[in-house]
Amino acid sequence: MASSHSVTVYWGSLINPKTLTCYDACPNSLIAVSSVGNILWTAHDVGPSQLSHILVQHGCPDAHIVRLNEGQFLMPGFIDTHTHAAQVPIVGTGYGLELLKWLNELVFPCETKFKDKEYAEEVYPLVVKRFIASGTTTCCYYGSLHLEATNVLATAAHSLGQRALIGKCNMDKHTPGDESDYIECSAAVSIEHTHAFIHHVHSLSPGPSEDPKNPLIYPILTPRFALSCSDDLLKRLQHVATSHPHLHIQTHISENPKEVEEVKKRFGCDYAEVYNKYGLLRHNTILGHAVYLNDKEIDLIVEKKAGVSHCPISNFNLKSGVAPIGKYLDRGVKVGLGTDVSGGFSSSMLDAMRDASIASTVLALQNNPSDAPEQENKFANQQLPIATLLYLATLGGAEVCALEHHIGSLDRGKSFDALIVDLHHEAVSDLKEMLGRFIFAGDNRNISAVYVQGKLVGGTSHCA
Ligand SMILES: Nc1nc2[nH]cnc2c(=O)[nH]1
Ligand SMILES: [Zn+2]
Repeated sequence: MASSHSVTVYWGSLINPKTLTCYDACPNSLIAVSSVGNILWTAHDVGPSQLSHILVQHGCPDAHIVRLNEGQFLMPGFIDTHTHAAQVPIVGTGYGLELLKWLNELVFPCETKFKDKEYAEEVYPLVVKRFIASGTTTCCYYGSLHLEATNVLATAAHSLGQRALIGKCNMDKHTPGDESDYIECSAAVSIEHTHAFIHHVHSLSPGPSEDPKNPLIYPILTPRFALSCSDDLLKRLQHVATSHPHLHIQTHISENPKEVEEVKKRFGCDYAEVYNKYGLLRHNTILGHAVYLNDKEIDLIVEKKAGVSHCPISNFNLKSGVAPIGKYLDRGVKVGLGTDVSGGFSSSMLDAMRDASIASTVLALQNNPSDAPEQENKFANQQLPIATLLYLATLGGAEVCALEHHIGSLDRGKSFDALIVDLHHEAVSDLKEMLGRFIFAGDNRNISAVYVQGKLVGGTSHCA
């Protein structure tokens, strides 16, 4: 048992996701957190008269108590399953462009600047702080193709205390229409730098958990997308993936009709099949976007237990399309949310939740009455309920990252990756209504504390 004074007990309202359709909303909960940031036990419906008895029962009468105020609640931190740290400098620009033109005209020139390590040292700590301030406790970042700069990103996330999956882009082939020199000089160098990056991440300490099995920073294999990888590179990536079964993988899939057409032209098969052929579809693969998957691809993704990162802000902004997320959920695909900066113009998962709601509403409005939901068709062409939006932003994201045993909800045995949300004077008496208010009308100012592995790393109450 942890020594009594090393335990912190949070006491107040709790929002905790359970399933795609259900979450707990408990007004008087206790969450006990160990000195290394793990949740030791929880209790619910605890009134002031019962507190000391419960603490004694759990062997920690002197625990440090953090009492939440009225208008505040605890919830798990957000898990952003897809975003680009190297594109924050152009966030909000490029309105009106579509994917391939946007990549060539804006994104590649922006990422090229990370060739300069000093530039990376200036930009990346600000990027990580920006995502932490949005309540993102775990973030899946794409860096640029540069080894040194991506090392800087990993070090920044580690020292600022954010949990992160970080990848150096693998890309040795021009995308259609691109003639810049923003590609790696060979497949061999791309892989050599990938190994060096993985080594750098493994040289960082595990962080507050002190447990190498529950580290703060994970390396993630990051073939940018099929079109920017030569066949040789894809084969070498397959070799890396096969020899490291625990290594996460992230990439883009079926985001834009022209991109899908180019993939078909080059590889002669479905997009998902390209990744499967090279051993890149598995339980710890994160597939960004997935707007245009066909039924065969959906089956393949379910079979391989890969996850989809739904990026609705970006899918609207780049006019990519509306991903049929309800249909994927009905078919058993694991789904999380991604901000996809700078395809998306916001680093806030609250915005991703709102746009996920709008995307589902668009499909619901177009719904042909003859497609009326059948019993096994719970989500397709329906507006996603609040419980589902919450799940996608937290526990669903954890499943997509294959980290659901550690994060995603505030349950015993998991890491205390949590937010204290403060609605101030806008609080209402019903906790479920408070959650709705936060999702649809809240912003960073309502995020009073951000904890990762028990450590306060951000929020309005945190002085950096
Ligand atoms: N949205 C988005 N799609 C991509 N496909 C390949 N690279 C990118 C990128 O940086 N952003
Ligand atoms: Zn992306």
